[in-house]
Amino acid sequence: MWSLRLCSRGSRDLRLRITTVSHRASTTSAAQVGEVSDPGSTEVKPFSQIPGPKVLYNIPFLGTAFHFKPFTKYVPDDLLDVLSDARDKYGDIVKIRMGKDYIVYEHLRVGLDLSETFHDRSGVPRDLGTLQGDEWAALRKPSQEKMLRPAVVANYVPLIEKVTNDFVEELRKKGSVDNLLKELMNYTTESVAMLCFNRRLGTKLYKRFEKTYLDIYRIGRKEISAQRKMLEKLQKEGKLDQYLQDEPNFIYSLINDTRMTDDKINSVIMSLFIAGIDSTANTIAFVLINLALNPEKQDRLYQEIKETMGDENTLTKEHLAEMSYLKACVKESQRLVFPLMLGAIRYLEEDIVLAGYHIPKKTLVHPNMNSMTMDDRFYPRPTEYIPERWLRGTKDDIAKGQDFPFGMMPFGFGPRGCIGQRFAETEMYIGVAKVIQNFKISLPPGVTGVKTKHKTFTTPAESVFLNLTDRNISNV
Ligand code: HEM
Repeated sequence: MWSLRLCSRGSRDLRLRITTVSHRASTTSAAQVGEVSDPGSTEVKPFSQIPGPKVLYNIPFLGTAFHFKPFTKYVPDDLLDVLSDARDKYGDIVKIRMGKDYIVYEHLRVGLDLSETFHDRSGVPRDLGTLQGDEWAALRKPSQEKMLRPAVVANYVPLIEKVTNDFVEELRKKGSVDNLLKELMNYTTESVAMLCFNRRLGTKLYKRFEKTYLDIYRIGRKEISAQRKMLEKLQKEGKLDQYLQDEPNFIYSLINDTRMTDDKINSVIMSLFIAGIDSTANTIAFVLINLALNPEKQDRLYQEIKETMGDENTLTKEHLAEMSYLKACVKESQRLVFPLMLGAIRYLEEDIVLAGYHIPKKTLVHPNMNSMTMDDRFYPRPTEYIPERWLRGTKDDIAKGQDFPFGMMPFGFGPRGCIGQRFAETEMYIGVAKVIQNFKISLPPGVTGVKTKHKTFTTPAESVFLNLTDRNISNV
């Protein structure tokens, strides 16, 4: 497998040379994939020899347009199809030169450019997701020390459990849902509010981007100062250190960190809040859809839940640790419906050799995860939902993907990887487990699949109706 010696998004050079690496190149030269190259070496093929669309397609500005309507059947949202065709035509590593075409760049980084414009216009400080270099590191380090600690995330299990119980009761009242994603957005908003603000919000934040962002910014400021007061009270009473030790709490430990000002904390909190809603809601939606489409897998998961929890209704971190099929169900759904349009994407900070080709620094490299996770060389029967392929005990060919950890990176990779991964996983495990514990779920008769569309996150193309058959379990 190619190995990523790619660095964090350090530079904002707008040279739009995109190298799409669909999967491990089948023909590697003597130079190892991912090695830092010696551009003069005869073993390494030059950048110019990387296959890709030629002649007209290389004309700056205009060349990009030739990939889309009216020249092809594709619109810019179909970028993944363009990349997939390019892979079929040119192979595992494809170079698509786009010149300085900002339109296409916007489609690649919609979220980023939109929020960059927002920060420029409003003067609101940049956040974790949009900062670069030292400024990014100054925010990321203190937050990561807290957020990626298993003890901190485990501490949120009872809180997420409570949010999930309310969600399940809401579902029970309704009997079915006609817009699964909308329900899940409320659920993930409430869950992430527990992490960010230490309390439930009870509001639906479906407003326009700028208004929402500004609201969150103000909420953040207000909540942080309220939390700071709480913390000062604990400190006065001499209880703070013990409290932080017994019940590691994300927001309190940030406030307590002398490297973090209120503005910095707010900036982190906003990134988490914004990044943590759509991502998780869409991913849970597809897990539930895949389980509804595959009743025998749903039954196996239900059996695991019953065996692990017995008569208990409260889901604990100990239960979660035992539920390997649950985790396999979530992971397999992320493979089958890769959650992001693009995934980890990096500007190179130094020259490297990738799949035997020299790639100069400042090239934008995009490992095309959407294509990798559907590659039958790594995932046999790729179009089927088979959670068993991720179970440790599975020995046959179907489990081949376990040997390629870099083939499946829904949370990205390295220092710039998703800071919310542990929280998101915990939230998804609890959400899915409690829904399946309480309901047998199905799609309307005759529905054999759900079309997807790609925004920043992969999302159902239309509202999803979900039938809920109550298993009559009390959650009290
Ligand atoms: C299933 C849900 C999620 C998926 C698939 C996901 C995926 C990702 C990916 C692929 C990245 C970029 C990683 C890279 O470039 O290597 C990222 C970054 C990020 N994610 Fe997530 N994420 C999810 C949930 C969350 C949650 C729940 C939070 C917050 C609580 C969160 C906060 C962030 C932040 C702040 C960044 C930017 C980090 C930085 O630039 O330093 N994500 N996420």
